[in-house]
Parts: sequence; structure tokens; C-alpha cells
Amino acid sequence: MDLSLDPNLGGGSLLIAWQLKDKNVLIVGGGEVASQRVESILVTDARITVLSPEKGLSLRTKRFLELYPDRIVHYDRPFTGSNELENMDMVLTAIDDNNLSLEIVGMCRKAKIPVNAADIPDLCDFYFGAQIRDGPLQIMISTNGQGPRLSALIKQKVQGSLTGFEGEALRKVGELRQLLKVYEPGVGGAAGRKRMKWMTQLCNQWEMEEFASMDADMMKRIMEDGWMQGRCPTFEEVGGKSSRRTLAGGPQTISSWSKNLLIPSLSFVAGLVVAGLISIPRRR
Ligand SMILES: C[C@@]1(CC(=O)O)C2=NC(=C\c3[nH]c(c(CCC(=O)O)c3CC(=O)O)Cc3[nH]c(c(CC(=O)O)c3CCC(=O)O)/C=C3\N/C(=C\2)[C@@H](CCC(=O)O)[C@]3(C)CC(=O)O)/[C@H]1CCC(=O)O
Ligand SMILES: NC(=O)c1ccc[n+]([C@@H]2O[C@H](COP(=O)([O-])OP(=O)(O)OC[C@H]3O[C@@H](n4cnc5c(N)ncnc54)[C@H](O)[C@@H]3O)[C@@H](O)[C@H]2O)c1
Repeated sequence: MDLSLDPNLGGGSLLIAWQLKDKNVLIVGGGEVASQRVESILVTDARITVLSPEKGLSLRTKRFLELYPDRIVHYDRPFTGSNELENMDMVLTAIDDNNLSLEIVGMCRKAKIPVNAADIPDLCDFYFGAQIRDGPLQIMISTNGQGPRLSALIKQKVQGSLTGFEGEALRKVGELRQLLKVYEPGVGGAAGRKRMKWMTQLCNQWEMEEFASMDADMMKRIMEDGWMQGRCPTFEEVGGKSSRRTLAGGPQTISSWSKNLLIPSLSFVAGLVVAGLISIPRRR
């Protein structure tokens, strides 16, 4: 057990994979920033309401409204008051009116609804971050409000360090973990510890690309020739061919990813909080 604990914890924010499926999210504004919010929220399967006069909609926002008529409701009018917040689970403002943004944040505080105002970082309950998505893999880069442009640049560097097989590997590992629970059912306890030890060893032993190429037959052999024998088999032992596969796409940014309509089946998040966490004092 690692007992070398950091005595200087603090000054950061909680990086979590917030589950918004079927929740109601209000986006006030329909411009450029709003279109990025729409994209980020569509990924979560939430129900979206966009409130903005038609003439203020950006081309990207219009395109999203056309593409997802069942998942986004658009009201062609300005924000009218606290009645707009009824039944909302989250509110995002992306408007070019700082005073109205302040007012909406105040209303949300009163109604205890988490709120992000694109133009008032100091009053946000949470920030967005630069995102890399590849199926179930979700990486968020946050600088805790210090440098959004640097977030985007750091994202490119992180992207360059990925193999491109991570998303597919995670999908397959998810399936294998389900199968493992069929062979060894039960929650927690000795069964849980045994499963975890074996799964950890297998993950440490195999390459990302090897997991990505698993099929149903291989998974069965992993269970029969590996798990049932109390060992972790090699990729080749279960019929894997270690020929180099070439990949067309590589890891994707949120924009290219959403075009492919890949909806993540698992929620896996890797978060990086850069700079702001340790060395840069908070503005608040
Ligand atoms: C990561 C990303 C995600 C997203 O928005 O979805 C994001 N901003 C992005 C880009 C970006 N934003 C801005 C620039 C211009 C260059 C620059 O200023 O650096 C660029 C660069 C570009 O466009 O390339 C201007 C800007 N941003 C904020 C303010 C208000 C202020 O600071 O006062 C202003 C000034 C407005 C003005 O001056 O009028 C505030 C926030 N922007 C955040 C997120 C949150 C903190 C994120 C973090 O901690 O890293 C936070 C605090 C609140 C929030 O938005 O939740 C996305 C990258 C997407 C990607 O490429 O993947
Ligand atoms: N957080 C970030 O990353 C970030 C980045 C750039 C800009 N900003 C800030 O975000 C805000 C929006 O930027 P943008 O580029 O999307 O602006 P934009 O001009 O493209 O869009 C403004 C939107 O606000 C809508 N709007 C204005 N008043 C409204 C009202 N009363 N009710 C409903 N909708 C209303 C307009 O119809 C329009 O759709 C600005 O304040 C900007 O400073 C934030």
C-alpha cells in the first residue's frame, strides 16, 4: 500500500464522468460556443433545450438542430425568466450578454441547478475541457480555467501518444469482463478479488492492439485455456495472429467522433488536470 501521501492537496476540481442520460439540459444561446455545448451534451444522451432567437443561431447549431430533431428542442425566443429553469437538471449559458448571464447564474443558484456560464468562469459550478474520444475512452484536459487554448494544444500532444486501438480494445475488454462474470459470478468478496487479480494481470500482459483484435472465439479460449486453468494465456496461445494491423482513423476529437455516431457503451474517463492543480494559485 502506498503511504507516501501528498500533504498539499487542494486547489483543483473534481474530474468525473457525469451521467446525463435522459436528464434535461438547458442551453441559453445558439452561437459558436453554444454549438460546442450541444455537441458535448448530445454525447451523453441527455434531452436538450436550446433557447435563442433564430437569427442568433450559428451554422453549426442549425446543423445540429436539423440532425437531431428528436433530441433537441429549439425555442426561437430570448430567455424570459426563471420559469425557463423548470425541470432542468443542468443549465449552460453561452450568450453575448454578461448581465443576463449573471442573472441566470443567480436563478440557478436559488433553484440549486448546476450551471456553467461561458463568460463567467468565477461563477461556474463546473468547466468544460478539451476532449479526446474513442468509443468508451474519454480523455478530458482541463487547465482549471487558466488557459483554454493551451488545453487544445495539450490535447494534440496527448492524442499523438495514443495508438488508435484504445477505443476498440476497451469495447472488447468490456465484453470479456462480462464473460468473466458468467464464469465466476458474485459481487465483491473472494470472487471479486480473484477476478480483479486475473484481469489486471491480463491487461498488463497484452498489447492494446491485441485486445482490439479479440473475437468471440478468442474470448472463449481465454476463459477455457486461461481462467479455468488459473493462468493468463498469451495472445498467440488463444489463436491471435501478431501481424501488424493498420488503422484508418486513429483517436478522434469530439467533432470527428460524433460524426460517426459512436455512442459509448461504457463510461471510462481518464482525466488530466494540468498546471492549475498544483503550481498555479486559484483565481477564486
Ligand atoms: C477546453 C474548451 C472546451 C469547450 O469550450 O468545450 C474550453 N475553451 C476552449 C477553447 C477556447 N476558449 C477560449 C479560447 C481563446 C484563447 C484563450 O483565451 O485561451 C479558446 C481557444 C480556441 O478556441 O482554440 C476563450 C475563453 N474561454 C473561457 C473564457 C472566459 C474567461 O476565461 O473569462 C474565454 C475568453 C472569452 C473572451 O475573451 O471573450 C472560459 C473557459 N473555457 C473553457 C473550456 C473552460 C476552461 C477550460 C480549461 O480549464 O482548460 C472555461 C473556464 C469555462 C467553460 O467554458 O467551461 C475549448 C477547447 C476545445 C478544444 O479545442 O478541444
Ligand atoms: N467558454 C469558452 O470557451 C468561450 C470561448 C469563446 C467565447 N466565450 C464567451 O461565450 C459567449 C458566447 O460566445 P459565442 O462566440 O458563442 O457568441 P455568439 O455571438 O456566436 O452567440 C451569442 C448567442 O447568444 C444568443 N443570445 C443573446 N441574447 C440572448 C437572450 N437574451 N436569450 C437567448 N439567447 C440570447 C444569440 O442569439 C446568439 O446565439 C461570449 O460571452 C464569449 O465571450 C466563451
